[in-house]
Amino acid sequence: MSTYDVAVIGSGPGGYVAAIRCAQLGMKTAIIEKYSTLGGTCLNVGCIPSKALLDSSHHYHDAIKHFEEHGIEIPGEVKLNLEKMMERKSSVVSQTCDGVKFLMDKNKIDVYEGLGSFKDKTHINIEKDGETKTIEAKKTIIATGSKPANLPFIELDKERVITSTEALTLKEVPKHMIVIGGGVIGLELGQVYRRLGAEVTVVEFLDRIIPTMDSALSKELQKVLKKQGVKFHLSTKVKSVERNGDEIIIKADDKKDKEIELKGDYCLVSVGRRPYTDGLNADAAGVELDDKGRVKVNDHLQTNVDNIYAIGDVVRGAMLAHKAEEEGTMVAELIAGQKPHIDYNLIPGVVYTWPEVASVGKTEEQLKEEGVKYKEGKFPMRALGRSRASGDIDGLVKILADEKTDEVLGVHMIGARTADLIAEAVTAMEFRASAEDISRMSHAHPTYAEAVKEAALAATENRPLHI
Ligand SMILES: Cc1cc2nc3c(=O)[nH]c(=O)nc-3n(C[C@H](O)[C@H](O)[C@H](O)COP(=O)(O)OP(=O)(O)OC[C@H]3O[C@@H](n4cnc5c(N)ncnc54)[C@H](O)[C@@H]3O)c2cc1C
Ligand SMILES: NC(=O)c1ccc[n+]([C@@H]2O[C@H](COP(=O)([O-])OP(=O)(O)OC[C@H]3O[C@@H](n4cnc5c(N)ncnc54)[C@H](O)[C@@H]3O)[C@@H](O)[C@H]2O)c1
Repeated sequence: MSTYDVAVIGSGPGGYVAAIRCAQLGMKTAIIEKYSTLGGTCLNVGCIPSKALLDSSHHYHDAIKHFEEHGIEIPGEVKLNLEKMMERKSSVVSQTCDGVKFLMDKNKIDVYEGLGSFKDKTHINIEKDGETKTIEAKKTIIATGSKPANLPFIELDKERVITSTEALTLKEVPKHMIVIGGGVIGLELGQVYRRLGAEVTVVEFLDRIIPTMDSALSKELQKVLKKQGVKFHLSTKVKSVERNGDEIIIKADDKKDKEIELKGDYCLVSVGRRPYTDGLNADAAGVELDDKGRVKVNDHLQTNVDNIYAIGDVVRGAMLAHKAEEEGTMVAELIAGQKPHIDYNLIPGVVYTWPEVASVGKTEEQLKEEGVKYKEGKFPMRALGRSRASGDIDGLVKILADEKTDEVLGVHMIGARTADLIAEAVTAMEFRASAEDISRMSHAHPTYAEAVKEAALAATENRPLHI
């Protein structure tokens, strides 16, 4: 039987990064993955394929809607080849997954394909095609991720009533896609199909889309998506989803408790994800789960069993690839005797619609709830030369700073390339910058980043320059 210092169960961004860091720190490491490709949800059916489709559909949308205003004329009709778009997405996915395999080999990590389940706290069975291998591990890191959640009354037939996984491989553009859940997945994939020509209707239970982000971003994103033709039913509670042939009929109660009926040909259910521990046999190791089915961990990501840790989507906190990666690194370093730390307040959140939405730190709603006195600086993207040059005039940057000390407490932005711009805010907050610090840094002109400087000027002394 092979023996390891560390075994990692699950090869998503949490698991594979944990394995690399363990190997870098000199530990003999194994990684167990039930699928034949490495990379988990993120690389196979999450971050990477969704971004590939967002990028391709953006090009298509630009070609049919915006090329002409730039003086680019295409003789004849611009045609969509969905099959080719999907093929490109698949090849991006396989290149990225192969990259993880390369990294495992480079770091001399043993890769086991098969379902990993605890035999006891130091032994893991790996089952594939009816055969079982057992390995011994002094420490184990559970990184088994998450699966799409569903509503109890919805039957996911995975053909027309679908989750994000199927939405990434459709063979036709829906005529009318009804999206249940106005969160990240619903809006990113809703925008993909809207750009490709589908009618898209989003039904959201709460009174705003992307409800965990600052409400200024919810408002602006909804305004922009509406302009792009996406329809919204907020404060609306779905009661039933029925399929009749190729038609999907959805009944819901609107905010006045009046029943509405929506008809479409596809329904994307995007109401969150649930932790995934099926088949793990956590009981055999004595590992406890919490009331939401997540593996229970302490501040050191250690479970109630001292040699077993858990990270990523399967534990509490935001379900984000970079959060899982940070946790993977942290656990590896803890096992190696170091004292790493994660500041969860500084994990940014991004929605890759266009305009992109990005956020770090506290929202205005959170500061109000916590009774923190703050000041606010806002700057609209439309006032930037860079935005006018590219035509990306929607959006804003909003900086929230402590009323007395001027320390930046939260940065919320929507606009072109804010997914990348948010890194400046994370850096500033990591070093506990004040809004004035940001406002005194030189930002290249013309860039979208100038909106960050201007919002900081607005927060510090209410003196933005270009508005
Ligand atoms: C459509 C979509 C788009 C997304 N886009 C983004 C994005 O842009 N940015 C972002 O930060 N996040 C994004 N996410 C979320 C991101 O994918 C997850 O937060 C991330 O994958 C979590 O990583 P993880 O390592 O915890 O788990 P996962 O990536 O879910 O990996 C877990 C792995 O464990 C394997 N596994 C499970 N049980 C066992 C077992 N018993 N034995 C062996 N293997 C097992 C699974 O097969 C899987 O490969 C997206 C998610 C979706 C669905
Ligand atoms: N860009 C990214 O980082 C990215 C992209 C995709 C997914 N993800 C991650 O994947 C996870 C799952 O994404 P998601 O969009 O499914 O979840 P989400 O939590 O982002 O959004 C779910 C939405 O569904 C709504 N909802 C819940 N129950 C409902 C009901 N009965 N009727 C109508 N609406 C309902 C919620 O209010 C919420 O707005 C998220 O945690 C997210 O972090 C991240």
